[in-house]
Amino acid sequence: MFVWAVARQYFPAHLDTFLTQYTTKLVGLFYPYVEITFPEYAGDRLKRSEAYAAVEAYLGSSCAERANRLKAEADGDGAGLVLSMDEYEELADDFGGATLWWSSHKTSSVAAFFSLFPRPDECRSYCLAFHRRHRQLVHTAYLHHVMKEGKALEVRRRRRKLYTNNHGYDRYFRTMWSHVAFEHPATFDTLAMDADRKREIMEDLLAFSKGKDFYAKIGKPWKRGYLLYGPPGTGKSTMVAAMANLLDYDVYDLELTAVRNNAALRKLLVETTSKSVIVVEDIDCSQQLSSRRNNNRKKNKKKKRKDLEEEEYSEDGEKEEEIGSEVTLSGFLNFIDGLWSACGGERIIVFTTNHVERLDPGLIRRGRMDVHVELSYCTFEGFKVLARNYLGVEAHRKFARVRELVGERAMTPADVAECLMPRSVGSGADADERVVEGSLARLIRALERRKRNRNGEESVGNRNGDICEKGGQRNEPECCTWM
Ligand SMILES: Nc1ncnc2c1ncn2[C@@H]1O[C@H](COP(=O)(O)OP(=O)(O)OP(=O)(O)O)[C@@H](O)[C@H]1O
Ligand SMILES: [Mg+2]
Repeated sequence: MFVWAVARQYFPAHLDTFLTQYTTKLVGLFYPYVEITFPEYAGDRLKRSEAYAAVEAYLGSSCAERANRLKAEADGDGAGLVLSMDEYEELADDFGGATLWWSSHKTSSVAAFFSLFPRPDECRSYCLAFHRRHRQLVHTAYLHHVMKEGKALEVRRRRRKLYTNNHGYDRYFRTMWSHVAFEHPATFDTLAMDADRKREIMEDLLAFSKGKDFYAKIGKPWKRGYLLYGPPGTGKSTMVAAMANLLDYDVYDLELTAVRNNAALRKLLVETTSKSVIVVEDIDCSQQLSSRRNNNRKKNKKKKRKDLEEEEYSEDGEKEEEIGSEVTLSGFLNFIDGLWSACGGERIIVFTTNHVERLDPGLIRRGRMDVHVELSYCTFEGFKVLARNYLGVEAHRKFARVRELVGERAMTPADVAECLMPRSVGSGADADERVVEGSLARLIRALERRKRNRNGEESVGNRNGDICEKGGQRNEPECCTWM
């Protein structure tokens, strides 16, 4: 096969086509079997084929007892293993009185052998072979059965993931996202914020997730933008996790500064799966960096183009990192709501920022960022949520004093939460009461101290409930804990 593949390269194109056509016809006369191939990356190769994934899941379920060589992976909750067919393995399946044969294959691009920078360009596929007389059965029933069963298995085994984009550039169009299991425990229940606003956001998210037909009817891609803004420690990242947990979505944490250019950004977008939250944290910082780099680029445009050509084949991302991001604002706007943004559907795009005023108005206009959510300093209502989470109390005689102080002092939920964190683990009702008393007293002390230190600077509570001023005059620095 290899010799044939190499020899074919030296045939003129029209001769190669001619030979292939007639060989296929000749084989067809004597070979009564039909073959259907399911490549992992079909067509444009930008995105993993859904049909391939469904076949993989389907065969995985039936190969455990029959195949000799299997691959194993941890399953959805990590408690068990998922088996799938190993490469070059074969399996027979019976359906409606017919026997059908599946085989798995892996091919390497011939071009890669002759590259100055050889890299394996592997392409996996499954092949289904069956007798001609079963053609009708396969087309009308079997393929539908495989897709349905396979997709159902995929959903059952699904383990939510937290993705991040890699530095570097893959000229073979392989995935530029790497992932770990998404295990953030935040929910809207544990989020300290105004109850009505919280309900509104939850309703909006749930309506979005059920809105496929509605979005199709109004001619809009099925996606929704959220802008979360507010000072550090007010729960923006926590809310992203709560959103993903509410909707059971994956999270893509997009590091814009690691994206090489607009084309790479587009590829990243196409690689994201539906039912996902794509988040760009601290969007104001990303933009600054990209505009700074764009200015540099203008100065050194010629040199950089040469560098880019040389680095394109780099195996590790390090050199590419030096070149920096060339993502432009218009490229990024295209990412959010250009033609490409509609691929895949059912996606929430979230930007978080501490400085909403620094953002380009075009970036956050309604329609792009549909919902703007301000997360701010802790209110009494927010405090009650945190007291319930951290101390398990709904009411306490010290709450009255907290109510007096908390509204007028700018303390973030992160600071309040830090004060409420129980310092000792005891047992029995007395110990519990002591922990609650201690934590509330610490919070009250911190709030009162904040009154005396009103110089408008942001503050962080330490383990003793005291306040450390960030970047300004600090009290009792030896007891500060920065985490
Ligand atoms: N509104 C909130 N409700 C519950 N916990 C919160 C809230 N805000 C902050 N916290 C607590 O403070 C910690 C820091 O919050 P988070 O990382 O979400 O803040 P942030 O707004 O994203 O900050 P930054 O702007 O620095 O990224 C969280 O781990 C969480 O425990
Ligand atoms: Mg954050």
